[in-house]
Amino acid sequence: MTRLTVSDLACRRAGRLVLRGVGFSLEAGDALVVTGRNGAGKSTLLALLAGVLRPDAGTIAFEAPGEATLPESVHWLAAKDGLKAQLTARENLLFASACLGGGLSADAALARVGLAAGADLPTAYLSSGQRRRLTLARLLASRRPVWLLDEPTNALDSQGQALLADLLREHRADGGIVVAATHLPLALPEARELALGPAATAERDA
Ligand SMILES: Nc1ncnc2c1ncn2[C@@H]1O[C@H](COP(=O)(O)OP(=O)(O)OP(=O)(O)O)[C@@H](O)[C@H]1O
Repeated sequence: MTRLTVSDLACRRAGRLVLRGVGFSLEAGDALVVTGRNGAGKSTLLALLAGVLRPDAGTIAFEAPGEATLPESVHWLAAKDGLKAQLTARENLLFASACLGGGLSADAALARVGLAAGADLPTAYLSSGQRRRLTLARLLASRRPVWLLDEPTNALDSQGQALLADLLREHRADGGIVVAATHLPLALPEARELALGPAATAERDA
């Protein structure tokens, strides 16, 4: 069974308490929508789950079949998309597969997100919505059970948002977990919500 359990997490950034007392538990097929105003700590929480930041307090526990750790099991679609502008769309996916482990073939992933015709274009030539679709293709080209998504609807047209909803549904049906930070409504049926508050303000008031 895949299970992600976060307990009483706290994190300071530049000496300021950004997160405090954050906890949740997710199992295979679950989704969590993380909301909160600008600066509330949504991206910080995703970075903690991705293992690139360390919490100042609390624990992050991950259980999954096999030996993989949480950082080895996440795919983090961060605010910066990390695409290489000089590489083609296909080359970006091949690079991601090599680094993160393979899923769909690059061409199958591009076709799934409606980018087959742009496979050989340098990524610098893609529109912002096409770049976002390419990051969705990257999710498919590197099979990882925990998706950490930062504002995943950014730049997507209505068809792109429907595509995202399909991909999220399929990932969950396949036993995946989704943690998505967003300001906009997301098509994630039966998702739980974590509303992050102003921890630093609360700390000052305490
Ligand atoms: N690299 C950093 N060093 C120091 N402080 C940082 C760093 N990155 C973010 N912060 C601070 O951490 C706080 C939380 O930022 P974070 O990006 O997690 O918020 P967010 O909820 O994702 O915001 P938004 O909705 O604007 O994307 C902010 O006050 C921000 O200034």
